[in-house]
Amino acid sequence: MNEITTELLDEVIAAAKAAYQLAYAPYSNFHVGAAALTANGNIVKGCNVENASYGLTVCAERNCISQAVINGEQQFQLIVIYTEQDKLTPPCGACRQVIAEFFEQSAPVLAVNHKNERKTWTVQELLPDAFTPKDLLDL
Ligand SMILES: O=c1ccn([C@H]2C[C@H](O)[C@@H](CO)O2)c(=O)[nH]1
Ligand SMILES: [Zn+2]
Repeated sequence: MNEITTELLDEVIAAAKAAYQLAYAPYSNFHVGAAALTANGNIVKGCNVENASYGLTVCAERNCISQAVINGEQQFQLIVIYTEQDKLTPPCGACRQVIAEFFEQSAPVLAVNHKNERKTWTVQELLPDAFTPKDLLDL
């Protein structure tokens, strides 16, 4: 995998910001955008989509990953989570599990906010000893 240039990272962050604008979050009013860079170098987006039946809400990160899979992409280089909160937003537990399904343990997960503050974790840091395809398949 090639090194991710600053310019490319800025493009992924811009995509997460664009996705943020599309968030459907009338109940929490907590809007989230996500964008992932696929192994093929494409950028895919997702936003959170809430529901009147609150538990059916799907986070930006999971919608982003599903969007990639629908486009035929199942491998990723990184994912960005964008919010306009003073605190940086980490992925929830459900999203950590879904990220662990498709990303290498060393892949970066980057939180960014409107002040351009940033925090990066690896997938391994977010979900150590994850239950992943290796535990079910002959990999
Ligand atoms: O990393 C996160 C954290 C929360 N949410 C969404 C779920 C819900 O719509 C709202 C508040 O939890 O934010 C995300 O999309 N991603
Ligand atoms: Zn989540």
